[in-house]
Amino acid sequence: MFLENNINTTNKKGWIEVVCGSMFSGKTEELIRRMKRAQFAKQKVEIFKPEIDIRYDEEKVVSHDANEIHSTPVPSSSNILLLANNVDVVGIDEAQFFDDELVNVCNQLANSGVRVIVAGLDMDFKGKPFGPMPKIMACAEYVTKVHAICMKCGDLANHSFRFSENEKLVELGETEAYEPLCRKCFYTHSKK
Ligand SMILES: Nc1ncnc2c1ncn2[C@@H]1O[C@H](COP(=O)(O)OP(=O)(O)O)[C@@H](O)[C@H]1O
Ligand SMILES: Cc1cn([C@H]2C[C@H](O)[C@@H](COP(=O)(O)O)O2)c(=O)[nH]c1=O
Ligand SMILES: [Zn+2]
Repeated sequence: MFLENNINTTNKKGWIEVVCGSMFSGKTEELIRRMKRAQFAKQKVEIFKPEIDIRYDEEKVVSHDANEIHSTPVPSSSNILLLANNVDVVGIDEAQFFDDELVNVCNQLANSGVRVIVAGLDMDFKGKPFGPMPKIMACAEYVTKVHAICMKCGDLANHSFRFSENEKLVELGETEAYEPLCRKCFYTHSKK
């Protein structure tokens, strides 16, 4: 379990944390857990998500288990800088959907003393690095990879298998559209 650093309010020092993994691996739950602990510590928090992700709720980040926290949907990563005034902790969910500018946004926030927590898919349905995630992971102080359970064999899953043959990178969906699989099951089923 990730144990957070103390925020030193007199000598503000920021950093970047990443929570990554496949679908259903608990990224959103972990983001919500860290954000709620920061709220208990009376820190000022703001959570952002890309405007396109309105699967469960337009203004909340909601996990597959229905844990939720207030969030602000934004059209692009540059809006985060404009809206994150005077905050101690910034959370960003579904970061894979943002543009590459998100890397600069996270660095600028961290350099100005903000704790930045980024949650997102590290790989797309083809098993390729997804959007700005690899670059943010490279710049982050802390990277936590979480795992789902493989729906075929019960091992740890790191891939998100898409049922449909749609080749578009972005296709929102849940259990009707995707299942988490381990490496072996993912490549076995991808060949079929
Ligand atoms: N195959 C699976 N492996 C693990 N958790 C699963 C699986 N299928 C559904 N879940 C549920 O998904 C929850 C995680 O949801 P969430 O935090 O929204 O994941 P993520 O943001 O990584 O997609 C788990 O606590 C569990 O209840
Ligand atoms: C693999 C993959 C996923 N998506 C979509 C499907 C979901 O709407 C989100 C991921 O949500 P989660 O909180 O991580 O479960 O992303 C996509 O558009 N393209 C993909 O390749
Ligand atoms: Zn498997």
